[in-house]
Amino acid sequence: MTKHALTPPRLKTMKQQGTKIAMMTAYDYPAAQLSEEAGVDLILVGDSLGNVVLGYDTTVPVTLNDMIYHTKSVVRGAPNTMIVTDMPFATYRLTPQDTLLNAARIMQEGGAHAVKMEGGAELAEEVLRLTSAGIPVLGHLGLTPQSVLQIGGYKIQGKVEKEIERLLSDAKALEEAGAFGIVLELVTEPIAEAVTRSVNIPTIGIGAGRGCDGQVIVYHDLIRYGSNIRDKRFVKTYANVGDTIRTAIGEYVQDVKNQAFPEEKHAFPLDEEASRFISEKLYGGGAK
Ligand SMILES: Nc1nc(=O)c2c([nH]1)NC[C@@H]1CN(c3ccc(C(=O)N[C@@H](CCC(=O)O)C(=O)O)cc3)CN21
Ligand SMILES: CC(C)C(=O)C(=O)O
Ligand SMILES: [Mg+2]
Repeated sequence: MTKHALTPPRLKTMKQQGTKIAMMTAYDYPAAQLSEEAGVDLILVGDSLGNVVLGYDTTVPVTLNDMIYHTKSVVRGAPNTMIVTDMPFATYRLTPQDTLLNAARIMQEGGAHAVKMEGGAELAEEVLRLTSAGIPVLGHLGLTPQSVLQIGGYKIQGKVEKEIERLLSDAKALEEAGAFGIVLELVTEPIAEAVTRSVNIPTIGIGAGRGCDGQVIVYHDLIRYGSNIRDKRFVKTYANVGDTIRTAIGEYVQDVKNQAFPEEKHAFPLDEEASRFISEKLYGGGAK
């Protein structure tokens, strides 16, 4: 069995009991370690790693192999936490068989405990196929960044009647297909709350307000890790490690130039006998 206590049924209980779910993205071993130590309920190996770790403009270039590589390091860092990995662009919405094989690689090679897919009712058949094969699936509605080139920007969802009805019916379809939860991204607060009330599985919001059953946030946003982390309304910044790291590296560079580093305490001395040998051999016995 799993070493982590959190399972899809337990997440449903948390919703029923009103215990909020704290999810965090992580993309590597140290971030996973620190997240587990800090008491995160659930880790998401998000394809946002394309933006914050790999430097792409969108999540579109991220591959299945990228996701598996990062998942492996996260699993090693957080052995006692439930880990969900994003299925990246165009590795699902294929035939249900192909989707199943791709999800299986994330589980078997990567070691994830669940996968996440962006989309609603149109994914119901694939979600059903995965869940009936034992692969827990987390849904993702609202803004779906893998479709940003089609949508034309990172726009707030759930503003007009048609979108609202679609969100509610998509959430229902995902629940019926067996999804264990739904991420709601950039959805107006009242609509995210309405979706949350309309299903029995937990919703995990990002930019979806206070009414969701849990929250997820991108690691690099939370701690401002990187030099181009843009201010986003829905992000609360808890630390500024970008500034801390830049300052530290700058001081190191200056210390090397000024010969302030390394100092005697950073160097390894020789015992006296060997010192005599080397000074005679190299310096003709003159130098000490
Ligand atoms: N660093 C990072 N954080 C994220 O939350 C994130 C990623 N990358 N990459 C993948 C997706 C893309 N996401 C995004 C990207 C941009 C906005 C954005 O520009 N939001 C603005 C204005 C939105 C609007 O008014 O239409 C904001 O102020 O929140 C939001 C979500 C969320 N995900
Ligand atoms: C923003 C979250 C929900 C995500 O999909 C990601 O980090 O890739
Ligand atoms: Mg994602």
